[in-house]
Amino acid sequence: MLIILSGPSGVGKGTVREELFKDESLNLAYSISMTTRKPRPAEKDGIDYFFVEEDEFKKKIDEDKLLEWAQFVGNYYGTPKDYVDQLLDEGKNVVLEIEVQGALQVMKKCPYATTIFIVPPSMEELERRIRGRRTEDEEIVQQRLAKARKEIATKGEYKYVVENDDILEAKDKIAKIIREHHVDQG
Ligand SMILES: Nc1nc2c(ncn2[C@@H]2O[C@H](COP(=O)(O)OP(=O)(O)O)[C@@H](O)[C@H]2O)c(=O)[nH]1
Ligand SMILES: Nc1ncnc2c1ncn2[C@@H]1O[C@H](COP(=O)(O)OP(=O)(O)O)[C@@H](O)[C@H]1O
Repeated sequence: MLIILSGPSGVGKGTVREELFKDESLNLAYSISMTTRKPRPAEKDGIDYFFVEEDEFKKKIDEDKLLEWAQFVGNYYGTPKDYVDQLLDEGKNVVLEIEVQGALQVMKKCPYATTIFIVPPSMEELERRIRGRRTEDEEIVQQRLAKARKEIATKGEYKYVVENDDILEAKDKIAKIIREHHVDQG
């Protein structure tokens, strides 16, 4: 089963996901995306993302190897199709942590997907988190915050909206959604 996790940059998607993956009973697998963004200091190729150059990314688009793809603040991001299919064949609940344009593409192709949008308690808190992470320079932070406002405006497209105020509470809410839709049925 497919689970789409979206939300603005810095809202805590990665942090909440890490908590979710500690719960083995959820039977989750993470779909590793491909991106042209440069790796952050702690990120590893093949774990956080497959980091590629733009020409390689465009080749994947041409070869129809991506389930979805989008441009986000100057970089390309996409979901390799084969890997997702392999994980689904293994019976996993596959988590796509992707932005809104990509999520809309997957919703069309897979209307049964469980779609979750994570919102911050406030825009001020979102700004604190994105700055606190210290991974982007000022210009990019500004662009990501502007993007965040537009993204939050699309939250109605998702089946569930979960606020990430307390990390563990957000994790519990999402785990409950997944359990109700996937684990208990199967
Ligand atoms: N459409 C799409 N978006 C992705 C993919 N992988 C990551 N993203 C999204 O791209 C945006 C930027 O990701 P990133 O640069 O890692 O920043 P972060 O979300 O602040 O950690 C986030 O909204 C991610 O969820 C993908 O394969 N496809
Ligand atoms: N509930 C929370 N309360 C306070 N800080 C949080 C919370 N969730 C995440 N953070 C912090 O916010 C920053 C951005 O989180 P991250 O998981 O990288 O976001 P995303 O993956 O959505 O871009 C990180 O420094 C993280 O530790």
